[in-house]
Amino acid sequence: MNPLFEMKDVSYHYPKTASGVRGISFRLFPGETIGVAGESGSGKSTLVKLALGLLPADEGSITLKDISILAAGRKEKLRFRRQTQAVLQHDVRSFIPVKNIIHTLLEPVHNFPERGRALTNGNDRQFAEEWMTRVGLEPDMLDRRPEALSGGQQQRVHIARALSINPSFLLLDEPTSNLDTVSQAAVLHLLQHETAHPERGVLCISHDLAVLHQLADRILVMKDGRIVDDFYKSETWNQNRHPYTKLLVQAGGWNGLEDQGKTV
Ligand SMILES: Nc1ncnc2c1ncn2[C@@H]1O[C@H](COP(=O)(O)OP(=O)(O)OP(=O)(O)O)[C@@H](O)[C@H]1O
Repeated sequence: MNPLFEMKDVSYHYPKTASGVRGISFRLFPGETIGVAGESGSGKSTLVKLALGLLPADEGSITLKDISILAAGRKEKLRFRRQTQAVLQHDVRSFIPVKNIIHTLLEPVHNFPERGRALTNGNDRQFAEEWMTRVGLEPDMLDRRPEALSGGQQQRVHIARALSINPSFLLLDEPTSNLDTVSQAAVLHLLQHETAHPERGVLCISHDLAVLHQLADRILVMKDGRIVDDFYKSETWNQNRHPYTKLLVQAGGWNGLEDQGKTV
């Protein structure tokens, strides 16, 4: 099977700093969810921005199917955007303050009208209401301005918006960071369902191992801009894990290890 998305030897340095990422390589296959863990500043968000083509890599290659993100022209970028959705951390840009929530929610289906019409069956309002309900929001919030929603409610609108267009490639950067415990459980349940799509590849960034344990098949661990560990969740836990992974696990959140009788 060909990978859906691939990064090969990718490096990026923020100008005039020693910060960034180095030597990033991994392949994401259809139906797979890769989780990226790591402490604050380890390079997780930089990796997401590179994957989206929002930062230009200094070296290496980044591909979605047959599209080279670094060499993509206008048409190829459009093809990339048609297949890709992201829920980014603190993503306030996608809300336009003077537009109601329904405008934001329906933006992807309006940006790609042919696909959008097939998904909404021409009934935009009903489609938007269904998505609000799926992410646990009241449909009448569609007629509010973004400022009339809490941070957690806005986060759920972002999630609904990203999923509504049925993307092949989904990027989630701390998707549950603004949510209280009850909402987090509900959104994780929804994401678990949505990430199980056989043709979809998902890259999910989180500092919270419990979130990754629930969503991901495979985990990459980042430290100081590099991938220092890479393992499948289903792999038997072993002592070969990188010392930093062990530290992360000891810090908590890796549900199930205890059940397996494993120690770190
Ligand atoms: N615009 C920028 N200019 C310069 N350095 C940056 C910039 N953005 C991030 N960095 C640096 O690059 C490194 C990686 O940052 P990044 O935001 O990718 O980390 P992260 O793992 O996502 O952190 P967090 O979990 O806190 O969001 C850090 O050292 C950070 O200070």
